[in-house]
Formats: sequence, C-alpha cells, structure tokens
Amino acid sequence: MKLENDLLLRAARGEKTERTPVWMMRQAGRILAEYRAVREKAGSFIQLATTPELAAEVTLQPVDLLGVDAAIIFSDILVVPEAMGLPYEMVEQRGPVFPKTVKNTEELAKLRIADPEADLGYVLEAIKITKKALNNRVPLIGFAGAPFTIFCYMTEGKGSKTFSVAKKLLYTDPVFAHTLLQKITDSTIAYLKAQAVVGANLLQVFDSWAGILSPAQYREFSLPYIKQICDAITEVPVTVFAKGAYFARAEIGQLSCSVVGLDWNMDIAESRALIPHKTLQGNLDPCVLYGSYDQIKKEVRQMIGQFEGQPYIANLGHGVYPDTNPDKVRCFIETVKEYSL
Ligand SMILES: Cc1c2[nH]c(c1CCC(=O)O)Cc1[nH]c(c(CCC(=O)O)c1C)Cc1[nH]c(c(CCC(=O)O)c1C)Cc1[nH]c(c(C)c1CCC(=O)O)C2
Repeated sequence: MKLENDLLLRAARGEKTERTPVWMMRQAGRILAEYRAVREKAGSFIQLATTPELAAEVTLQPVDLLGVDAAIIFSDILVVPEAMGLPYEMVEQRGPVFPKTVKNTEELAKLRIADPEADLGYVLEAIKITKKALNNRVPLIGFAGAPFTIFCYMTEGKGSKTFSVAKKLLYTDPVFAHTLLQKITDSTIAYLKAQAVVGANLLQVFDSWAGILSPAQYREFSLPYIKQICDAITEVPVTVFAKGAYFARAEIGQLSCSVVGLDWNMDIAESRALIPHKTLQGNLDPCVLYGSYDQIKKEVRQMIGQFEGQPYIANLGHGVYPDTNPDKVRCFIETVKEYSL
C-alpha cells in the first residue's frame, strides 16, 4: 500500500523531496502529557512497552499531536538482551538496570540467540497494531541498539558515564567481547528483519555509546558488527546513528546503510564532505528547544541551510529531553516544514 506521506522514505533513498521530512528521536515519551497518562495507566515503563495496544497508542501520539513525518515504534533497545536471557528493570529516576550481567564464558554460554517471534512477539504485535492504526499516513520506523551499545549494558549492568567495566573487557578479554558481540549481532539481525516483515518501513540502529571508544577500538569492536547488520538488512532502508563517533564518519559513510545520523558535535559541512553519497539526518542540539521561539526558528533555518543540496532528514542530534515544552517541539517541526528545500 502506498503511503500518503512518504517523504522520509524518499529522502532515505536519496531522492529529492518537495520539503524536508522531520521526526525526533524519543518523540514518543515524557514530553507529552498524553504519554505520561498512558504510562500511568500501564503502571510502569516495562508494562507499557510489553502491552502492544498501549505501545501502539503512544507510538501514534507524536504523529497526531506534533505532526511529525514518521512514527517510531515505542519500545527500548534493551528488549534484545532480555530476549537473549538477560532481563532488565527500569528504575524510576535512574534508568535501566540489569540484576544479572555477563562477564565470563560460562555466563555467556547461557545466553541464547533471540528468537523474535518467541521472545519479542509483543513488539511485533505492537508494530502490526500501529501499522493498522496509521492507515498509511506516515512511515513507521523500527529500531535496535548497535551491538556495542547493547554489550555496554549487558556487561556493566546499568548506565554509566564511562562504561569502564564494559570497556575493560575489550582490553582484558577480547575473545569474550567478540563472542558476545557476535551473539548480540545475530539476535539483532533476526529482530530487525522480523520488524521489517511485520511492517517497519525503515530501521534505525542506535550506537548511543560509540563516543566512549577510541577510533581503533571502534573499528575493532563496533563497526564490523554494524556492518554485518547493514549488509544483512536488504528489506528496507537502514539508518546508522553513532552518537559521538565523529572520528568514524568516513567509515560509517562506507557502510551499506541509506542514512547516517549526526549528533550536534558533528560539523555539518565537514560531515557532508566525509559522507557525500548518503542521506544525512540530524542534528539540532536538543537544548536549542529550551530557547525562545525566535531562537529555535533561527537555529533550525541555519541548520537546514547547511544541509541544503544533499538528501536530508531533519531531527535532533540525540533524543529530546523530557522537560522540553511540547510547543517548542512544535515550533521546531513547523519551522522545518515551512522551510522547503
Ligand atoms: C541508550 C538507549 C536506551 N533506549 C534507547 C536508547 C538509544 C537511544 C538513545 O541513545 O537515547 C532507545 C529508545 N528508548 C525509547 C525509545 C522509543 C521511541 C522513541 O520515541 O524514540 C527509543 C528509540 C523509549 C524510552 N526508554 C526509556 C524511556 C523513559 C522511561 C519512562 O518513560 O519511564 C523511554 C520513553 C528509558 C531508558 N532507556 C534507556 C535509557 C538509558 C533509559 C533511561 C533514561 C531515560 O529515562 O530517558 C536505554
């Protein structure tokens, strides 16, 4: 079925579009009172994420309430470790915690390759419900974490500024690290393919912790696994967003993905020179949305002007912060829509 608004997909394929498509990482979430109400009703983040009807409901909210050009399925990157046998908890005000972690060969041997139908059926069901409710209005984005970012959580057990427990393993036991990374990669490929089969129109890979690695470590422990994912996913376009990996932009540009996501530390002109043949996505500093309406309009126009001439999808440089005023978000989205390339 043809989508009414397929700007995102055409831009992802490198086609010229009548205007720039726009969506926001973390658009389905706490910025919206309507999200907070559904989350309240669900009882917890995990209840919400594992109840397909409710996950679909909050996925649709930003399309209806903010006017974005794509929906992104409401879930989390940490559902993959859970499907491999390592459950997580979401602690209020603190974030995700894994009661058990993986640090040695015995623990690693107990993990399975995720079976999407058996272990992640609730996400696939949420995608099906969302697709029906969207009724071809806009594309639906599916996603997964990049293997290195998932490795960080599975070994460290919680968020961290340095992820030094995870990084230590890269130096002390590279064989263990590669074996775990491969298991995560195999699980992720199966999961992303399953998302495409049930209707995801584009898949984004989030390497949120790429920036903690040295260029050499990134080349050894992250890029080869993202490459496997990009090569395996032939069903729909893929976006690679590697937060903080400014040093690897040229190599990321060589992957067989369609879109490269930029964070706000990445200079736009420099990024275009390094990645000339792909669609770029990004990269407004989410803190700009704390500014005045005039400041937001000025910054957004400046950003689009710098991307002009290359296929482009407007977004923030990372997820929107939960205390952002939704009216400022609407200003961001409207300004992109008014500025036609
Ligand atoms: C690293 C990472 C995680 N999750 C995710 C990433 C990669 C993207 C990034 O770098 O931000 C991805 C993610 N998590 C969530 C989405 C939903 C879709 C979207 O709107 O983008 C997506 C794409 C929902 C969520 N995932 C989480 C929330 C907030 C929890 C809540 O609503 O109670 C939401 C809406 C929780 C979460 N989940 C995670 C953390 C560190 C936290 C706690 C921090 C926080 O609270 O924002 C892990």
